[in-house]
Parts: sequence; structure tokens; C-alpha cells
Amino acid sequence: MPYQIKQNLRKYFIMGSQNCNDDPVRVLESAVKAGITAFQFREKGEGSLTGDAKLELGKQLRAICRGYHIPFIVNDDVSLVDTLDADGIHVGQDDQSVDELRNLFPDKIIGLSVSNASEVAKSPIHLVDYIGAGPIFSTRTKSDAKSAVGVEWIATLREQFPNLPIVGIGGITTENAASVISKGADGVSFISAITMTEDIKEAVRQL
Ligand SMILES: Cc1ncc(COP(=O)(O)OP(=O)(O)O)c(N)n1
Ligand SMILES: Cc1ncsc1CCOP(=O)(O)O
Ligand SMILES: [Mg+2]
Repeated sequence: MPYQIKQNLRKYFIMGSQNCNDDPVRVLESAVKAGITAFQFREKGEGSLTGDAKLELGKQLRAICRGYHIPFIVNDDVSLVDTLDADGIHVGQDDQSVDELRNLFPDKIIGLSVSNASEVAKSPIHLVDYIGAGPIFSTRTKSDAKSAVGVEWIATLREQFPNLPIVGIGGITTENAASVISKGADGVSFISAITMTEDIKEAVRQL
């Protein structure tokens, strides 16, 4: 794997066209130029593209990440991993199982969401490259998000897994990102902190 996963989790931007008021290609270009360290293509939910339109957008976003040498991770959609030559896939507890994904993609980055101790207990943590912990704060971006769990969830995970790459997600802003890192996360992941800002460069800098 050409990436240092902990370093690449530092400023992990997630986006689909449904999150953008502007052209998503321009939004991602601005974000990578400003210094994001990883990108997740999450074309999902109300207003999102499907079929060929989703694929075409994915190709453009993938090319941007390649040009800037940052990992391009696909959300949920296993069929896109090979088609877009993605660096990895992120799945949640109700998506395709990590065991199956690890068999399919022995050398790709696999990320898994965990929101509480019972999810940790039933997850093959040893098979994943990183975990997405959250929602840490309340979010309006994901309509079916679980309740916010708070920054202590990061501390709990860090105590249980001293070396596991951990990224916080959910309601992360320029104001609260530092509190997530101070509890032991390797990085922060965010959607609206970038897609809803007037100044992407400044938002990435502050994050
Ligand atoms: C980095 C990161 N962490 C968590 C999630 C959420 O994944 P999931 O629970 O599968 O929800 P959806 O994003 O699929 O709606 C994530 N995408 N990325
Ligand atoms: C995909 C996802 N998973 C948990 S919260 C969330 C949405 C994060 O969006 P935002 O950074 O705008 O709160
Ligand atoms: Mg999912």
C-alpha cells in the first residue's frame, strides 16, 4: 500500500454531488489544493447521481486524487472499487461485510464505521485499515445518522486499540476538530465543513 494511513486520515474529506452547491469537481480541486489528505466518494442520499452519471463523476474525482497523490476511497459501492481503481472502500455496520471485502480486496484500504461498544465487539477490527468513529457531534448531513456519541468515544477506542488508525466523523467543524484529535484520533473526516463554507482554503487550513 503506497499510503501511510494514519497520516492520510489527518484531513479526510468526504463528498458527493448531493452535498455541493458548486460543481463537485471544483470543490474537490479546491480541497486538494488546500491540503486535504484523503477523499471518500460518497454519492448517496437525496439528490445523488446514479448509474452512468455517478460513474462519470467518480472518474473525474478519482483522477484529481491521483494527480495529487491522495487516497481515493469509495463509500459503500463495491462495484466501483475496481471500475474506478479506488485505493479502498469505506463501509458501515449494515454494508457488505468486512470479511467478504478483505477476501475481494486483499491489498486495498478498508475502513469501517463503529459507533458503540457492541459494534466493536461484533466487528473484525483486525481486518480493517482504519475505523471511522462517530457521529461524534450531531450532523444534519446524513439523514439516518445515529445519535452523537461525543469525543469520549475516541478516548475509549484509543484505550482499547492503541495502534489502530482512527478518524472521527460527524458534525466536525473548524471549531471542534482539535477536541477530536486531543482525545487520540489520528484525524478528522468532514463533509459540510468544506461543502458549506465560503472559503475552502481557509477551512482546510483551520481543520
Ligand atoms: C470515515 C467514515 N466514517 C464513517 C462513515 C459512515 O459510514 P456508514 O455508517 O456506512 O454510513 P454511510 O456513509 O454509508 O451513509 C463514513 N462514510 N466514513
Ligand atoms: C457520513 C457520516 N457518517 C456519520 S456522520 C456522517 C456525516 C458527516 O457529515 P458532516 O461532516 O457534514 O457532519
Ligand atoms: Mg455505508
